[in-house]
Amino acid sequence: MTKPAYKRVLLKLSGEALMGDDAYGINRATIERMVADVAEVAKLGVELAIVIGGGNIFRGVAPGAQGMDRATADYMGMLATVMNSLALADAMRQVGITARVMSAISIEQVVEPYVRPKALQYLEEDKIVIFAAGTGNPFFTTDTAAALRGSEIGAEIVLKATKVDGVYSADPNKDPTATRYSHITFDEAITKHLQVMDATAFALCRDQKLPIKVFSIIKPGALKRVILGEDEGTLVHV
Ligand SMILES: Nc1ncnc2c1ncn2[C@@H]1O[C@H](COP(=O)(O)OP(=O)(O)O)[C@@H](O)[C@H]1O
Ligand SMILES: O=c1ccn([C@@H]2O[C@H](COP(=O)(O)OP(=O)(O)O)[C@@H](O)[C@H]2O)c(=O)[nH]1
Repeated sequence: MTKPAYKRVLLKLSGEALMGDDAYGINRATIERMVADVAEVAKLGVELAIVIGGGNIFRGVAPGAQGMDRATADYMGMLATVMNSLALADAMRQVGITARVMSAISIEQVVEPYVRPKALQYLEEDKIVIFAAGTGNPFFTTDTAAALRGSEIGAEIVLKATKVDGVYSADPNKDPTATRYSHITFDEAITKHLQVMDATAFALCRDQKLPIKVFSIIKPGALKRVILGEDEGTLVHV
């Protein structure tokens, strides 16, 4: 049997990728495909915690939030991640996976609050934990939430599943001459201002010596290859 390279991982799923080819919201086929990928790696016995973004619904810095108080807009963004988390947990339930959503902001009628020992208990019971509402603070991102929760739960690595297949020398969606790194240090990524993740997330992972793997959420089988420790995406390391 193929053995996973990690015992416990923090998977960051792009909120924006949930739209699929739609202009907004949650595309059914896309979420089902993401869940199928997650189900495949959960079967390998790896403990999975997930942070999902909210960019498919609302982003604090989006044009739609122009003129708004930034903190208010960011709280709306965090609520968007709660919606995505509920949708993800429900899509998991439909295929027989047990997931628990824990929110960083208090919204108790909807989801249970984030309590670290409880999250650790769920992981030990092989339940998938979905961390909703980012860090619970405005001016942060769900990438930073992934770095924070990843550190808190003692994950061996943060896996950032996004629309590009790794870290490039420049934004590959804007610069066709950009080249992909197979690995890069945190300091290099920060000093070169590579925008694939925000500097806060990079700095936190660097200080905690928590590596990050950036890989494609679109490419079939990429998550499994990453979990099996195969050559896929870009490793960001100390
Ligand atoms: N140096 C870079 N390497 C790779 N992607 C980059 C880089 N600079 C900017 N990007 C952009 O960052 C995006 C991923 O970040 P983000 O928009 O936060 O996605 P997510 O929705 O996964 O959080 C990519 O789709 C890509 O267009
Ligand atoms: O700790 C956090 C996490 C998220 N957000 C808000 O939630 C939005 C959605 O998250 P993000 O942009 O990280 O999602 P993704 O890029 O994965 O779609 C952000 O733009 C912020 O407005 C926030 O304020 N604090």
